[in-house]
Amino acid sequence: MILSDRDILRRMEEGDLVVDPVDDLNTQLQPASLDLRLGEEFLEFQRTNISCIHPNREQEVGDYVRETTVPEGEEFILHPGDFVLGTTKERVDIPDDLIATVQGRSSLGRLAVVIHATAGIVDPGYRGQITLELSNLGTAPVALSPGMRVSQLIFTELSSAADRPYGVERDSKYQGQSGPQASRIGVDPEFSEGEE
Ligand SMILES: Nc1ccn([C@H]2C[C@H](O)[C@@H](COP(=O)(O)OP(=O)(O)OP(=O)(O)O)O2)c(=O)n1
Repeated sequence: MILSDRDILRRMEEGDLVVDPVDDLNTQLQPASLDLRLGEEFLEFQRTNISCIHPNREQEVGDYVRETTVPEGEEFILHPGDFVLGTTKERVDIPDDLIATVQGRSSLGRLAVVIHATAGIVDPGYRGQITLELSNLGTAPVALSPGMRVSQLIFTELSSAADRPYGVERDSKYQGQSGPQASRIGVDPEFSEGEE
């Protein structure tokens, strides 16, 4: 069942669902979701002379990105065709009996700005900021301002609490992330097996 505004608030007041900081609940809380704001850090993909990303080589993926900080009050210009990683300003702590999905806001979608290219699941047990996959599918550059509401989290109650929540007994490679985190797919067991 998807949590309503009332239930989101109740779970936050009870303290097991954490979204922090929420500076203006009246603005951020929606009928069945909570709006999240854009943080100040971005990872831009470098157009280097590396011709191809090999997901199984972790270091190589890291080599592709450059971190930029844009303080609140300034703008990050997202150019047509660009793909950058951003972060939510808020960090979340998802209890074991909830799953959250990240969605872009319709108002930004109407400007051709997509907030998550593929990944939208925030697992039960996940703690940290959320990495946003920002792209501009339109034809005009769009100015994004850190602090603006760009995405929303929808919380769904599980049929029972997860036995193995994110961060427990598994390779939870994004647990506790702060700021945008580049892909760490190279540490997946199927890639590391057989390595010297
Ligand atoms: N847009 C998103 C989506 C998810 N996450 C965080 C919360 C998730 O709990 C965690 C892992 O997400 P996925 O399970 O989609 O990613 P992977 O399967 O690649 O990672 P893992 O192997 O760690 O499960 O990353 C995030 O920061 N930004």
